[in-house]
Amino acid sequence: MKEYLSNLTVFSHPLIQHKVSHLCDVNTGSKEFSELVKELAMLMGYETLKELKTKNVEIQAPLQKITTPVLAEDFTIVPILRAGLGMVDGLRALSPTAKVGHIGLYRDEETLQPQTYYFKLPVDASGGPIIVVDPALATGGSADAAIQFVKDSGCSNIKFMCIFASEVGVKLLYEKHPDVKVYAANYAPGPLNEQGYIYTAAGDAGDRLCGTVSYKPQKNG
Ligand SMILES: O=P(O)(O)OC[C@H]1O[C@H](OP(=O)(O)OP(=O)(O)O)[C@H](O)[C@@H]1O
Ligand SMILES: O=c1cc[nH]c(=O)[nH]1
Ligand SMILES: [Mg+2]
Repeated sequence: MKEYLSNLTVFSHPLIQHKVSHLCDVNTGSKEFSELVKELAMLMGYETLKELKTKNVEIQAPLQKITTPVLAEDFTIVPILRAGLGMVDGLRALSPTAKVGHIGLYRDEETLQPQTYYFKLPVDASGGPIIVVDPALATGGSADAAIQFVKDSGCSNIKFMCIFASEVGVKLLYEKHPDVKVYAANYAPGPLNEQGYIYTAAGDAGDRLCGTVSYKPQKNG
């Protein structure tokens, strides 16, 4: 196995695969696209967060007192704008006390380099895991820059969760951030297209979420 794949978890659950297929369909409109992204974030988040620490507390149950686990730490969700915003509510549904930071980045269409326009983390973000989220990991430039911002602000327990992960992006993140585990719903081996898009994925996730572009159905694939 290629070493850089050792940091990657791809969720093979049929519900996740089904929703990914609908995301990829050019006929899926903006509202449904955004619902699918939210649902996928929740389903993936459940597994991604399985190492959250718990502590035992005593509570009064109807029949007797019991000692039972509750969360000992919360997590911080850090979406990469714009598209990552679509994943926030799905994760917040898992823990209403999760905090949210923001990283404003867009990929320059010519150079494919990330351009930063905003960065804000909650002051106490370093207390629990940070999940940086974005539907697409293509060249990996945006995720690399976002993770570096989070590290530079003093956080170390970082995970990256995306829906579509390319081989190029997974390799880059492994080289730049070997400590960061990557969780994805779909993995695309091989190169990107000339514009840096994942051939088999959903096109520009941010545009499809925001309804800022329309994809015409292709007649012959
Ligand atoms: O791995 P990379 O090659 O950096 O590409 C992935 C980035 O591109 C997309 O965002 P985009 O720049 O289109 O911004 P948007 O979310 O505002 O549309 C996507 O949501 C990622 O942030
Ligand atoms: O495949 C890609 C590449 C960049 N941005 C996306 O949303 N998808
Ligand atoms: Mg975009």
